[in-house]
Amino acid sequence: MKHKAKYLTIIGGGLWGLSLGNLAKHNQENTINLWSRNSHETLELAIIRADVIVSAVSMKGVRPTIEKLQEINISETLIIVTATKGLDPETTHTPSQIWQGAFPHNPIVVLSGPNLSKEIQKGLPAATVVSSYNINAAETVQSIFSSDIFRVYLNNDPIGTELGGTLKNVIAIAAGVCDGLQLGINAKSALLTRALPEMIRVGTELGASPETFFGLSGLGDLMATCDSPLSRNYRVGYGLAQGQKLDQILIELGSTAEGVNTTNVLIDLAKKQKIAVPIARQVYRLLNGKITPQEAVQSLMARELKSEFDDLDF
Ligand SMILES: NC(=O)C1=CN([C@@H]2O[C@H](COP(=O)(O)OP(=O)(O)OC[C@H]3O[C@@H](n4cnc5c(N)ncnc54)[C@H](O)[C@@H]3O)[C@@H](O)[C@H]2O)C=CC1
Ligand SMILES: O=C(CO)COP(=O)(O)O
Repeated sequence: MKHKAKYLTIIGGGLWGLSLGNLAKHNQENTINLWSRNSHETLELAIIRADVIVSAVSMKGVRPTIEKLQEINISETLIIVTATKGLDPETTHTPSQIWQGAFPHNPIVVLSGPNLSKEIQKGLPAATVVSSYNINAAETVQSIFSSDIFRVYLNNDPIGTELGGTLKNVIAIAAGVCDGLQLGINAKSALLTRALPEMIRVGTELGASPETFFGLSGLGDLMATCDSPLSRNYRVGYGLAQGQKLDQILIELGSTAEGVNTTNVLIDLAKKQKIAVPIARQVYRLLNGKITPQEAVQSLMARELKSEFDDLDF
């Protein structure tokens, strides 16, 4: 595919914003501008020449960022990429739904995949997914980020793509607990395999295609995040299993572990829409100090016996 030079503004100067900026620089025709809320430049000036903006802020930064952009008269051709993995506590909406609601005429593209930023920063090879209802916009973003170290796939299920990345953070906390308690590979395999239908149940209820969860943004990100101490969500679970307090773990992390907020929002959503989320429920009880890590394991093991594929209707 012929790449046309693009002007890109990345919003968010955290770990992921910086990594995405470096990835886009591999294609030397791109002009990259990085903006964060601490920048001296105004946001208006930072996006004045942009063809594409990438929001790489954490969930709590999504609405404030949108509000800032709404004060600016942005062009309807500006492509908005969202790279946030979270759920909105007020509405339970995904970031792309919030962006689309705020800018109904702009193309919205989700970027999500197994992309631990520390590995990306080292220049190790990785792959990701860009997903949109607007395939031209997704192709533009694909060509911006593709390089010899970053392989970018297209997809047309943005909700499924971002929910894979969002829901696996809850499971990564459980995986950290599993490893922290040294429960073994059998237990870890059982946990992750049973997590996938749980993620698919939530996803399909929210309008995602089940097959998206078997791709890079679902199963791929589940494997990366649940098996690496580089994952902050995994480290939350690991720390809890070591008897550390949640507040202390979060202070020591010093950056965002979205799974904590996502678990709370997910349980709210699951209650309202009557979706069975047994693993997320135990993570919720653990994060909220209602049970110990050992009790969470016992609760999962003591669940009613059932057929393996009872709860999947595809
Ligand atoms: N670090 C990683 O490996 C990856 C992270 N992500 C996702 O990207 C998002 C950002 O993650 P990181 O950069 O790693 O987190 P971080 O903690 O390093 O940075 C958070 C960013 O959000 C911004 N932010 C936070 N609250 C804000 C507010 N109220 N208003 C405006 N901006 C605000 C901060 O200024 C900062 O730029 C998260 O949703 C994360 O799940 C996705 C893929 C990989
Ligand atoms: O989403 C990620 C990897 O794909 C990053 O995981 P953590 O947010 O748990 O560090």
